[in-house]
Amino acid sequence: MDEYDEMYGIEDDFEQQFADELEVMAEMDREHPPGVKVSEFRNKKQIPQTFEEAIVSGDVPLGKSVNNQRPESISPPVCEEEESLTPKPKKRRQDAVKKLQFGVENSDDITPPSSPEVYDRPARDRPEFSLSLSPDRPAATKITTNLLDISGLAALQESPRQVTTARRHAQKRPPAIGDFITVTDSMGNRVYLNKKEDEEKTPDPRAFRNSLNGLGLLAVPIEVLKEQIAERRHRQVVEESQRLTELMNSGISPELLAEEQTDSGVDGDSGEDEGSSSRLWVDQFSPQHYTDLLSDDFTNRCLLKWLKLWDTVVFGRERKPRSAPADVRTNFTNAQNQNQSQRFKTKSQMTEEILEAELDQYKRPKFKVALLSGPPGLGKTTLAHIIAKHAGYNVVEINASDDRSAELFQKRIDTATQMKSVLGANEKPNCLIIDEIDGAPAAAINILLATLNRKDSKEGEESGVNALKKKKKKQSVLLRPIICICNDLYVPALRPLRQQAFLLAFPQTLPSRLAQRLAEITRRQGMKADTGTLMALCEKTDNDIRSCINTLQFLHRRGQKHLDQRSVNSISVGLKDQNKGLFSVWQEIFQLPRLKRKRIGGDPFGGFDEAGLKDGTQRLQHILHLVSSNGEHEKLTQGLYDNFLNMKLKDPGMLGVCSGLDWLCFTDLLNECILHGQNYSLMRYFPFLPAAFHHLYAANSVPRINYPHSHYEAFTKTQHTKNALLAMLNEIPPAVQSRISMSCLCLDILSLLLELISPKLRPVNPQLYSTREKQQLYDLIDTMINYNLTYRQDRTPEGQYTYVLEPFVRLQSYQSKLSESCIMFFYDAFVLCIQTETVKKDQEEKKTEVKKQTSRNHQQRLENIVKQTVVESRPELDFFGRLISLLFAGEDGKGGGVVHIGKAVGNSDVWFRFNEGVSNAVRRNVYIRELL
Ligand SMILES: Nc1ncnc2c1ncn2[C@@H]1O[C@H](COP(=O)(O)OP(=O)(O)OP(=O)(O)O)[C@@H](O)[C@H]1O
Repeated sequence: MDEYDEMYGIEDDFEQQFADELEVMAEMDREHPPGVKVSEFRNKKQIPQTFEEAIVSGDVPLGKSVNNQRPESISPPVCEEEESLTPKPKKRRQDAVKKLQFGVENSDDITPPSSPEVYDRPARDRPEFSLSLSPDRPAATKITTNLLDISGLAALQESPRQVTTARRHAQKRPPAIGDFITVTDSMGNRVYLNKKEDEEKTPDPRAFRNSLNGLGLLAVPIEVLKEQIAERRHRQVVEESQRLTELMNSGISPELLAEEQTDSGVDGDSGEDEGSSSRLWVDQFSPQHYTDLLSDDFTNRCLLKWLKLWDTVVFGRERKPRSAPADVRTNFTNAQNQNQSQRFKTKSQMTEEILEAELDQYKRPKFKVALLSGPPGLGKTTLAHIIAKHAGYNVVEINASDDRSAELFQKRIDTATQMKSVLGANEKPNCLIIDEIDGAPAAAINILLATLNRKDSKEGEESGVNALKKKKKKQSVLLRPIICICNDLYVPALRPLRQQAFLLAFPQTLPSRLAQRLAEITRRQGMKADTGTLMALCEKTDNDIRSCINTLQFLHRRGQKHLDQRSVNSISVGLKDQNKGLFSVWQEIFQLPRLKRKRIGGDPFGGFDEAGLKDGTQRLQHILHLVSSNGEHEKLTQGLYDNFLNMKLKDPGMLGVCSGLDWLCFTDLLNECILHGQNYSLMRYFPFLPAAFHHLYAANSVPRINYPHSHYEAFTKTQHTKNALLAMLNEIPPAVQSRISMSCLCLDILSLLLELISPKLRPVNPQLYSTREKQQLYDLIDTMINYNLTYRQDRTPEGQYTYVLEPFVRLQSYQSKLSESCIMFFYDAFVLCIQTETVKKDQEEKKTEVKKQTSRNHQQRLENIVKQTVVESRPELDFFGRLISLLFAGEDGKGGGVVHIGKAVGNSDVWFRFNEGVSNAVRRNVYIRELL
């Protein structure tokens, strides 16, 4: 039992347990008496090493490694005893010492290093570690290396003092208390090292190990950090792609887009700051909540109310029974008042009424689609998005201008209205927003209407539609709200949709609200701009939010941090979206701009003297710009032509009117020149006509503008007349036709033809005509036949029968010349002439000749007329039914000739015609004797 055991009174079987080891150690002690220093002993025992060997020795038993692995570098033994064991040459050992003395000059040794590759390595490449092989020669043996000493020997072999300390710690027996480490050297000596408890100073890294057995040196695990970075990158890419899509949708030119892309560094190289600086402010400051909206509250509320009507069918929430409005609740004293209030409803009242209406059988609102309309850039799309989100929907947006094919449109509508996202946060019912619906083709609108009017398939089953058809049409009734957005509500394709949609016209944004928002944006971006300047910007852009914000960003990027009215007035950006309708353009042409009140802090450079000139030039520029951006020159010119004479002019000399007509002629010639020569570069002069009209006719009063119809009317009339003339020309006998052309007919013949066929005939019975008159009549008939003129009996709306002259009736301008009575007289005369038997034979022959010349059609028509009008000749009977005969005195005075009345027409002085029926209008008793 040694001191240790004595001290602690511990008895153990250590002696027995480690008998072999103790025996060996005793032997060793015998060989080396205790007077020999440990260092000497070590010197003798230790085998000198080369540098490489020293490194290798960290893991492998020294003697073995040297012998087995590096035979060529074996060092000579230091003493004879060792020599027998490990035959290492002495010189080599010196070499090794030299090699280990990095940087230490040894004047004795001039042997160059055998391996320059090893020794000449730069200091930073040299390995560093501390390994004391010989305490006697620390300088020669101290090696600096980076390698970790894992054996634990280094601590023991540092210095004599350290060695002593180490020996204190290294015990030959395992310590009774505390943890220890067993170390066995190459010679088989085993020692036990006390383990010192110093966790407090250097915490055990194992304590930080995480679930993946990694060292938890980071506050946040590396996997989480990686995920965060990946997520951030993904977010950036998504944001960037959204921004680019919006840019492309808003119609920015590809060059600008490319510039933007390079600026914003889409590839992700750029930093976050750079990304945010290149981001469009319209996106950056895009409203996120209902309260951020700039549109008027009534519109916002109406859309929200309409969307809330869908709650019953979409979310299954029952609609609250609404209390009757106050005006309805109060009993009206008389029915008249009620009727009046029904008759005169404001627009907002009507809108409210629609929103109060009952739901349909599927519990959907009456109007299945809301149609938002208004000028661009007022925030319609933004409003729809925010309201839909606010009402708990997942917004699905499609652009009708992009998805123009009908099938694609159908697919998109079905996908959005019938499917539901099953992933993540979007597990909400969809609300479909169709943007730019005014750009959709009619087929797409029809598909939308068919979707709105779909009936439940169950109804089909009930009504006995066959199963095959049902399978084909497996479409269900629409159960999701659809919001459509357009700029122009009056596009023809939208007409059917307008009747089935809840219409919401988007009013202009209030300039004060917009200016307030702009002030907020400028403040946040470090720009200085007073309210007057911002109001001027709003006015310039027609309260277009997008234009205003984009203009501010444009100026900011140009380095303009302080904004004044002058710079706002001078820039020509922000006007891109201005495309006014025809009526507003006409109005601006015929109306002088209102005098603007000078704002506080307004343009100080707009001097009084300059004002008139500047105003005129500005007005001219404004009209030129307005007309150029509108582009509908033809319609615009027609409007000017139709309306300019209605303007209030102080022009007693009519000089302005003449000047205007000159301008119109000039434009007409210009147009002709462009169309004939296809010289479209001349189109640049079109806008000068409206500018000239503005200077000639603009007044302060609001003009009443009518839509121009005269051109269309004139055009259709011309077409009609041309057709009539062509028909007339084709029916004229070829002998005559060969001598007349269309222009000759129009200019020379037709204008005189009515005079020709209006001979001055007395309005008496043709029987009474003189020979000259009769001849005139026959000539008239000839002319009419040759020029294919005829009388057609027409019935007026009042039920009267009239005769119209064909084809003059179609050439309306000529028709008025003929009085109805005259026509009737001619017609009667014409018929009677054909009937009469007293017409001379030669005349009859002539007539038949002429008839032969006429076309068959015409002949047939005439024959029909004659057939209808010829009175059948019947024998005249007296009151008692006896045949009567009248004696007429002959012209020659011979008298006694008996003729039937019917045959006597034309030969007697007296004749009568019996009209059937009775009239009480004029009654007079006439005796037979008076007639005789
Ligand atoms: N209250 C607001 N504050 C800031 N920016 C807004 C606001 N409202 C709209 N904007 C921005 O104005 C831009 C135009 O809005 P939006 O696209 O909704 O207009 P729009 O009337 O639908 O135009 P268009 O008819 O051209 O589609 C958007 O980029 C939007 O971010």
